[in-house]
Amino acid sequence: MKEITIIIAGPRGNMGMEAVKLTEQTEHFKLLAVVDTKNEGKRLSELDGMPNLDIPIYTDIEKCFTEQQPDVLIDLTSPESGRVHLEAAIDHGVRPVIGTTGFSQEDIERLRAKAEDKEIGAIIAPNFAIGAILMMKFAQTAARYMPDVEILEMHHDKKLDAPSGTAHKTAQLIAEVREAKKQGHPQETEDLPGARGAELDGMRIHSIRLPGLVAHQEVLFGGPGQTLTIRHDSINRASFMPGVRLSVEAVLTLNTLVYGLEHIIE
Ligand SMILES: NC(=O)C1=CN([C@@H]2O[C@H](COP(=O)(O)OP(=O)(O)OC[C@H]3O[C@@H](n4cnc5c(N)ncnc54)[C@H](OP(=O)(O)O)[C@@H]3O)[C@@H](O)[C@H]2O)C=CC1
Ligand SMILES: O=C(O)C1=N[C@H](C(=O)O)C[C@H](O)C1
Repeated sequence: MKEITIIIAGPRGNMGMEAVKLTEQTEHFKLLAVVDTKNEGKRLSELDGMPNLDIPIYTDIEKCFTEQQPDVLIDLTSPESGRVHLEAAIDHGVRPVIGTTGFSQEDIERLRAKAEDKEIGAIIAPNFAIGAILMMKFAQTAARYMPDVEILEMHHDKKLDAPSGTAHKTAQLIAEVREAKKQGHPQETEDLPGARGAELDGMRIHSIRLPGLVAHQEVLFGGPGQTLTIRHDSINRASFMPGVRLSVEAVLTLNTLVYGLEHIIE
């Protein structure tokens, strides 16, 4: 297989560390450098817990792309940084694979227009786990028949964004097939603000944050005399890596921005 050269942004994070391991374990992946918030000028091998790789650490993505010409950028940082990194990658002809969540629909449309203008492939994947993609697909199918639905997403308490990118994407996929309807009692009230969760197209999304959790989601459907629960659990971050690998390979074949791996795993 042809070698794919890669830069990872966010290498010290939970996901970034797994992604660094993935590049080490995948024969045709070559990690050229990383982008971190600190450690400018150091080598990756000097950081605790990192593999013995003599590659540079940059804190400035522009400098990184001036000195390095990778095929792909993997971004696992924060929405603010992810936006900047994605745009910089496209400007430099580098194909971005963005796992970072928290992008708005406006961000996605703007970034898609930019990718199309430059005729370059890009992927924003709110969830790389195959089971989570299936959960979203199954939920979209179920919503055709059971339009009353609530989404419950549960994550570790270090998570910055709420609702999760996965919950947001699930609601969007359901909204594509479900006639918009306001759920619950027409006269329901919230005696404590937020008690009914966030609302998207009449659906409710509830976000739980607890130590001990990794990434979990239930999509609950209700109909007369019955309920249906579709649940996915990521019990560790290795669950996301086959999807990261697939995305790095797939992004090379695209000439637009794809939002969601359900468009890649048909
Ligand atoms: N798509 C998917 O399947 C998954 C997506 N995610 C998403 O990935 C993102 C990261 O998650 P996670 O690894 O758990 O988070 P962590 O907080 O563990 O890691 C984020 C890392 O990004 C670094 N960082 C922030 N800004 C920059 C920047 N400008 N340049 C370089 N590095 C930067 C942080 O550095 P510092 O600590 O110094 O700020 C930190 O090391 C989140 O948005 C999360 O929602 C998570 C799991 C799965
Ligand atoms: O922050 C996380 O951990 C995760 N973030 C993604 C999201 O927001 O959906 C994917 C997964 O749920 C883990």
